[in-house]
Amino acid sequence: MRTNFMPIVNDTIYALSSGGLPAGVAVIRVSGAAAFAVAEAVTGPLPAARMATLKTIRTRNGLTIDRGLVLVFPGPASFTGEDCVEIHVHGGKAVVNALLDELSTFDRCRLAEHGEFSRRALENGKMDLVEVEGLADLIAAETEMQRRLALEHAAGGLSELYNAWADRLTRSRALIEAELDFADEEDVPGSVSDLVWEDMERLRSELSDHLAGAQLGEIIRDGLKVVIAGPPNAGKSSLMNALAKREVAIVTDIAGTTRDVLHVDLNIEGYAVRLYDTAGLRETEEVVEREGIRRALMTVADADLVLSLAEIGDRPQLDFPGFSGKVLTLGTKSDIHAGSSIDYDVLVSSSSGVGLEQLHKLLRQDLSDRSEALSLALPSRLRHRTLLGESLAAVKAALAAGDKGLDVRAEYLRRAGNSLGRITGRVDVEDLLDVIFSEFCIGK
Ligand SMILES: Nc1nc2c(ncn2[C@@H]2O[C@H](COP(=O)(O)OP(=O)(O)OP(=O)(O)O)[C@@H](O)[C@H]2O)c(=O)[nH]1
Ligand SMILES: [K+]
Ligand SMILES: [Mg+2]
Repeated sequence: MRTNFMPIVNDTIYALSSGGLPAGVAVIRVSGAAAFAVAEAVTGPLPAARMATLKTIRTRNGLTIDRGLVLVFPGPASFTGEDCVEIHVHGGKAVVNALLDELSTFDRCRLAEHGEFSRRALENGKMDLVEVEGLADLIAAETEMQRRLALEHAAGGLSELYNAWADRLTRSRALIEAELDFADEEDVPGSVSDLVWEDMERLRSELSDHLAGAQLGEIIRDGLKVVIAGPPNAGKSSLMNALAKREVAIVTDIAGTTRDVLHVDLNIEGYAVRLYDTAGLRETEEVVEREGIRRALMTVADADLVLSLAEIGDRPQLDFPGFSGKVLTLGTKSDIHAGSSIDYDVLVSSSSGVGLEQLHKLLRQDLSDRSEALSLALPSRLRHRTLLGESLAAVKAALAAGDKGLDVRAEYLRRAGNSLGRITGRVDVEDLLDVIFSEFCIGK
């Protein structure tokens, strides 16, 4: 794959690929045409491929930097597809800096850019775009479900599906084109075309089922957006603090305390949940508070789930402008109120903690309702969803264009395949690469 990255692709790159320092061990990765020569200059004769070997690591002036393991991966059987070397040294800042400094003195050898190792892996055909994204997600994963989804993508589960669909589209087009070529002849079996359209009808429904999982994929990857809303002093900020188990938001008895939208990330049985606290909703002329309320309503409109709070005895708001999802009603401050005639989904007290466990259960229930038939071959990014939507639209157009001639219908199928190819990077994606790789850390 050619990209605007080509001019410097011949450089040998290096970076600290392990985490923050100090640490027990630091892994420095070197990749590129000169990787072996550079490594040999600092470690002496290189060990056999993939055999960890203890070496003294020196500057070219003969000063010892450290002793550590050296591992050699000849391309193409390496992460990047190029010759790669890993040098494992003690994870001290001065040790690592000394080695990186030494590496920087070699000709055409430089520190890697963000995600440059992965970008080379992509360019050398070691991974496709979905796998690269999966790898970025795997590194960022904080919850068990994020990890499982990312691993599915990184391991090629999703790519396999998209490639199989793209191949079906290509085969169908080939059959249609063959039929076009022989259209003048007498005995063309009309049934070939029928078979194609039957299969495309199946593909349409598979694509549409798959696309229906995109919301769940995005929820798993980005977290379920749960927004706490309600009138001033309902106890919204107190609830967020209680669920976060720390004092994130300011709590006072003054109505209108919260103005900005705040959030915390929770891990609910392996699912990421992003919980938002918002300004109390009421009519007001106060400029700052009005802005807070405007932001609160925008956040609600974008929610996956709203927790509508009201102090026990008050009616919780059930409808919010621009929001059509699920609302859970919470009666608050149960420690100072006896029962009430109003029904709430759950009664809570942020001061005593009563009801928080039940709220937890309701959130867990909501997540499992969303993930009923959970296969993790789910699209997880807006980019996937958009391109799948395009592909589906093109298949639908092909199916609906029965009166328009086979060449028009074949063209729709070509577009459908192209959209799938853009997801995996089979088809021109240069414009996407910078965005995707900027998410990576250096050394990956
Ligand atoms: N007794 C009792 N008091 C509570 C509870 N939760 C909140 N409060 C009190 O209610 C008052 C308002 O709480 P906040 O959490 O600031 O309410 P809020 O909904 O965030 O208010 P605004 O940000 O102004 O909209 C504070 O004095 C809290 O101490 C509770 O569970 N029990
Ligand atoms: K308050
Ligand atoms: Mg508040």
